[in-house]
Amino acid sequence: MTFLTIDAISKSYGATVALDTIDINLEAGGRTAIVGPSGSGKTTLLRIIAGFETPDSGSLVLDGRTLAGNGILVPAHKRGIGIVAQDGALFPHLTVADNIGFGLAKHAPGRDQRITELMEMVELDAIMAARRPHQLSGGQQQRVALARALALKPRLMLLDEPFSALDTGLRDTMRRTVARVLRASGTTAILVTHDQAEALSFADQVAVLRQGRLVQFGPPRVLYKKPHDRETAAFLGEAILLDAHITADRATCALGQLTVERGLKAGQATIMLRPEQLRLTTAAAGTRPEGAVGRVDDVEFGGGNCMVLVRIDRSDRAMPDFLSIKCVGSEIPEPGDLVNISVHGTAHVLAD
Ligand SMILES: Nc1ncnc2c1ncn2[C@@H]1O[C@H](COP(=O)(O)OP(=O)(O)OP(=O)(O)O)[C@@H](O)[C@H]1O
Repeated sequence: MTFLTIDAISKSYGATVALDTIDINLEAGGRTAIVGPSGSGKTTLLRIIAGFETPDSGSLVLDGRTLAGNGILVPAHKRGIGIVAQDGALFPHLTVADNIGFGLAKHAPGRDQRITELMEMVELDAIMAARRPHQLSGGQQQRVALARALALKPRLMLLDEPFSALDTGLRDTMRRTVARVLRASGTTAILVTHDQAEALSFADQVAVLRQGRLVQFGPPRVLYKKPHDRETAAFLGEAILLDAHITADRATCALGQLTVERGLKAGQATIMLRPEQLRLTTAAAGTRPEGAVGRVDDVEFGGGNCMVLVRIDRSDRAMPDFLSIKCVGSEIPEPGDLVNISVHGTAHVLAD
């Protein structure tokens, strides 16, 4: 069942169109990531959902209740929406316990018990209850911010780049903790992030924005395997793009004949492969090569993650194709080696 409906939301600042007719439906309990390049409208969308901005047109309905649109505008504090910001935005003069319990009535029965439960939920040691924010690490501060937002049992949680100030290891741990806590509490969440890897691993739905428009919306696996266009393909990870000629379910390209989805229009197109779909093997002398054949132009040794630049000469082209292919250090060929390139899975045909 749709829990949050974002229906044709638009917002401009003077001549700048920040959001252009955005439609997104979110299911209850799901985790959605909003990604896109700088200035694509991510923050504006989050601020409209939170109630800090008013859309020019369109409507916003949360669990059957209109929050914005059709002459209605519910103020931010009456929306039942929790927010965790990039810097945590904790109250510096309050203890951890009082930060977490900030929205709970001071003498409400069970207040202390609730704070203890929330601290356990976000894996904060009980001895930290009496500390103040400056006595905590960045990750601990974010846990307090999450606990404070959860204390009010929000129907929707907005996460505005909550991990961006943390270093890589802590970022991964926090991302997993937050995903687990949200799942356990059944809270629907929207994460805004610049980090595509974070979006793909955190969310069960990803919305890609570009220049105020929704380019694609769907599960991470679908977006990664079947991006709409070359920009989205490159944005969501490394992409190998090749010119190809499509006929039925085949693409003829520098790597030979590859399988593509059925039912596509015949003719010239750009196809995309992810690097992990390509396998390199050294062509043993005298054996008949399988797949495409190329010559190693350059190698970049990186231990378990090496990059091999392969040159493929084609009789039908004046210029050779160069492909960067990943392989592990134990299997890395030498410059000048003849190699076979085989492709696993289907190639994806891009829309542009
Ligand atoms: N208050 C404002 N006044 C004028 N223009 C604004 C305002 N807020 C946002 N914009 C413009 O709207 C567009 C979308 O901005 P927004 O902050 O939503 O993008 P974003 O995707 O969150 O960017 P970033 O990743 O850099 O945070 C940008 O062109 C921005 O300059």
